[in-house]
Formats: sequence, structure tokens, C-alpha cells
Amino acid sequence: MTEACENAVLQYLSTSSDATIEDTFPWSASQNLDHLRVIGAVKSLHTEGYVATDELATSYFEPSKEALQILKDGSQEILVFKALTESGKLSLPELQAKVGKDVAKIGMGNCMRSKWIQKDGGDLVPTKQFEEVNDEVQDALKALELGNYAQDSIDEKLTQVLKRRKLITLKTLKSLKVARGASYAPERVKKAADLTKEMLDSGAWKTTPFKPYNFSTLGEKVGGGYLHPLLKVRAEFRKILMEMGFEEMPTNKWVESSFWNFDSLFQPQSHPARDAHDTFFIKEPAQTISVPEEYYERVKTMHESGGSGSIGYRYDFKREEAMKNLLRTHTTAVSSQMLYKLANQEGGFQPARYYSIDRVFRNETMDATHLCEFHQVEGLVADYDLSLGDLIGTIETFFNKIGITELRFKPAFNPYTEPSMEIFGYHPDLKKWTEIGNSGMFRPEMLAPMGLPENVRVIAWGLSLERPTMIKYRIKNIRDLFGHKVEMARTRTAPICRFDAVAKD
Ligand SMILES: N[C@@H](Cc1ccccc1)C(=O)O
Repeated sequence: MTEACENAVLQYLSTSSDATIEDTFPWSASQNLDHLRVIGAVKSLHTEGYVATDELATSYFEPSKEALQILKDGSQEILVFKALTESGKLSLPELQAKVGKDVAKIGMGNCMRSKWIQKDGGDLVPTKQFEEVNDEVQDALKALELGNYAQDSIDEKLTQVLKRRKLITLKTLKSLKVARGASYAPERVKKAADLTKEMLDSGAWKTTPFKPYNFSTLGEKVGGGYLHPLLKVRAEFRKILMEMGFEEMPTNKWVESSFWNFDSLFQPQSHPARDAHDTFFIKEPAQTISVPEEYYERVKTMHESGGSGSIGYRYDFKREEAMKNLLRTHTTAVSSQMLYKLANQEGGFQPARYYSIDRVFRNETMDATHLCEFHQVEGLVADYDLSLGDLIGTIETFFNKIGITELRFKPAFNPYTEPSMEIFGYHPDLKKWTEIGNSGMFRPEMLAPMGLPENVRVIAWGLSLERPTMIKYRIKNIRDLFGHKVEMARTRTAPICRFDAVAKD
């Protein structure tokens, strides 16, 4: 079909060197060809210089369905007028039965306005002022030669009424003027787009005409380098935490010892979370190589018999249990190492704020909102004489910055914090209260063995990265966010993450 169009155009231009298709629209109709295909063919011929083109735009009126009906039967007012003059008088239901409800409604109004008809009791009658009336609307539509594309004289007055009654709309038709181009030939020579092995083998490449390069074409879209939604949210969280003066902790190890993941956090060795049902233990190597021995001893003592006002758990602390390797179950394992470093750094303890955002692992039953691995956002502030008020304030600032301004705190329990608080936020997107994090002040039983000065307090909180990401990107099932079922297109098209900063600070 395109080829037929191409041939028709080239043929038409072959009659003389200045043969011209003045306008492809009427020309296509005269050749019995589809205009859009002709345009396609001309554009394709143009790329190889067979033809030269000029763009044309012509205005024309398109009739509405109602206008087509009027062209056929006459305007509504004429139909009503005729019905009334024929019968002398009609009640509204009679008129409706005769001309139809829609026609009766529009026609009656127009007839009344022109004083062609009037009310007579419950009936409608002609006013007798007019013997005969002209169907101006139908005449106007006819005069416009509706649908006829070549409208050069458009009578303003005539069209105003029709436009007001929404019987016509002005449209623009794009077409082309076509003449011979610099490389005109009466027949199109098929040009090869690609050099093939066969052409090289046979030597055909020497004589085959090739398509010229089209340097103005748009290149193929390059797919690559898109950030996953989780990484976009992570980048935004990082920015917020950095704004708040937090420094990132090194989280590059996924394998930890039970000592750092649990014992240093004063989590008893018999704690159910330390069961293989909840934690992934490493088979090879099953044991960690080393722990800081002095500190280990202090942790062991704290568990067994307490200190710093605590009576401890009073059980036999087992080295074998502490040395077990596992996939870290929370990034608090990183926080404890950081705090230990901070307590023992050269020059002694200095107040600090740290954060981390990285992956953790739990032996969970997987469902629409839980996977065995997810990401935790964790923050801590270590300073002298911090209070619960500081924790609440810090948490409020952080969540305000990610757009959650209404917060509630609920007492909770963690082996390593006292007091502990679950954080609930009213989510403006979801319009409900949801649990959004966990927090607390690290216990003296955890901090004292590290060697932190006695009046140093550490406030900390943690949340998952997945939850705010799923809310932000309206993802219902976690498998659509993470894992092998993620749709790549979704990652490519996910908008950048912005949390509107509404913090009052
Ligand atoms: N580690 C806690 C989060 C938390 C961090 C710091 C203090 C209190 C709680 C969790 O896994 O949910």
C-alpha cells in the first residue's frame, strides 16, 4: 500500500519537470488513495531526496452529528413550525409524539424566540405572523459546504450562529505540497539499510545502493543507570540525616558474630530471637575469628552478674554461643561496634551522631509485606546527659522531614533499650496510624562494658527502608519492590524521591 502510494506520487511527478501536487489532500481523494498513507509515502520519499515538500495547513469546519441531522431533515425549529402549521394546534405531548422529544425541546425554544409560535392555553399554535419561514440554519450549513475541505471563503456571520449552537467546529488539516526533489527518479530504487554478510560474500556490496545516514533521526533510548526505588529513598534519607548532622557508619559486612549482633546489646543467649528459626546462622565459617577480649570479658560479666546498678541475667555466658557467625539481624550490630570504637578512640569519647542504611536478614515467613531480607535505617546520638525528650525531639525532626508530622509513642521492650518506644505515625497518604519505627535509650548494661563515660547517654531509633518506599511509590506487594519479580520498567519510570520538608526547625 505504501509502495503503491510512492509509485503514484513518483508517476504523477514524471509528466513534466515542474509537475506539482498542489495539495496532497484533494489529490489523494482524486487518486483514490488514503491521505495518511500518502503523507507517509511522501515523507519516506523525502528522506531520499526524491521529492521536495512544503507543509500546508487548511482550516475547515467539521459538522456535529446534530448538524448532519439538520442537513438531512431541516432544523428543529422548522420541524416544529411545520408540525404546528399543518395541524393548527398541538399539545406538548402531541408535538413530542410528532417530531420527537429532542427536536420538540430545541425547536420550541427557537420558534418562541423568533415569535413563530405561541402558547394558547395548554396548546401550542403558530402566531400567524409568518406564512412561511426560511430554514436559515440548514441553508447556512449547506452554504458552508460542510465537510468540503477547500473552504477559502468563510462567512463570519453565517458561521457564528452555527458555532454558538455547537453545530460546527473549526479544524485544521495538515497536508503537503509536493514537487520533484534533487534526486527525483520516476521509480524508487530499493536501498539497503544494512550491510550483510551475504553482500560481503558475494561482492554485491560494491553495487548495492545504500540508504544514506539520517543524522537528524532520534537515537535509540539508552537503558541503563536507573536507581531502584529503594536506592532513591535511601539517597533522600541520607540527605536528610546528613542535614541533621549525622555521619554514616560503615555497614559493608553482612556477616556478623553473635557477639556483636546480640551479646554486646545485652541480649541474653537464651533469647528466642537467637534461635535458628529467627536467625540465619552461617555454616562455613561457623565461628568468628576474634572479638576484643577485654571487652568480651566485661560483656560476659555484665550478662552473668551485672554491674552499673544491674544484677545481670545470672546464667552461664557461653563463648561458643557468642562466636557463632550469622547474617546480621539488625543494623544495631553496626551501631554497637561504632559505639565501642567511639568509647575507645584516641583522645577519648566525643559526642557523635551516626546513621546507617543497609541490609539485614531474618528467617521470616514470607508474605506480601515480609521478606527474609530488608533494609534498616538506623540513627543514634551519643552525648552527655541526653534524655527521653531529646530522643522524641530527634525522632520528630527526622519524621517531619520525610513528611510525617503527627507522631505517637508507645512503650515497648527491647533487650538493649530502656525506656523503649514504638513509633506510630499518621500517614497523610494512607490516612491512618501505622507503626513506623522502634526506638529507645541504650541500657547502661550495654554502654558500661564498652567503656563509655557514665553520664553519656545514647538515644537511637530504627525503621525499615521498604515501608516508606512502598508507601511513597504506592507498591502493595513487597515482591514488586524487591527480588526477581520486580518489573524493570517500573524501576526505569519511578519518579525521583522527594519528601517535602515540613519540619518547623
Ligand atoms: N534494632 C531494632 C531497632 C532499634 C534500633 C535502635 C534502638 C531501638 C530499636 C529493630 O531491629 O527493630
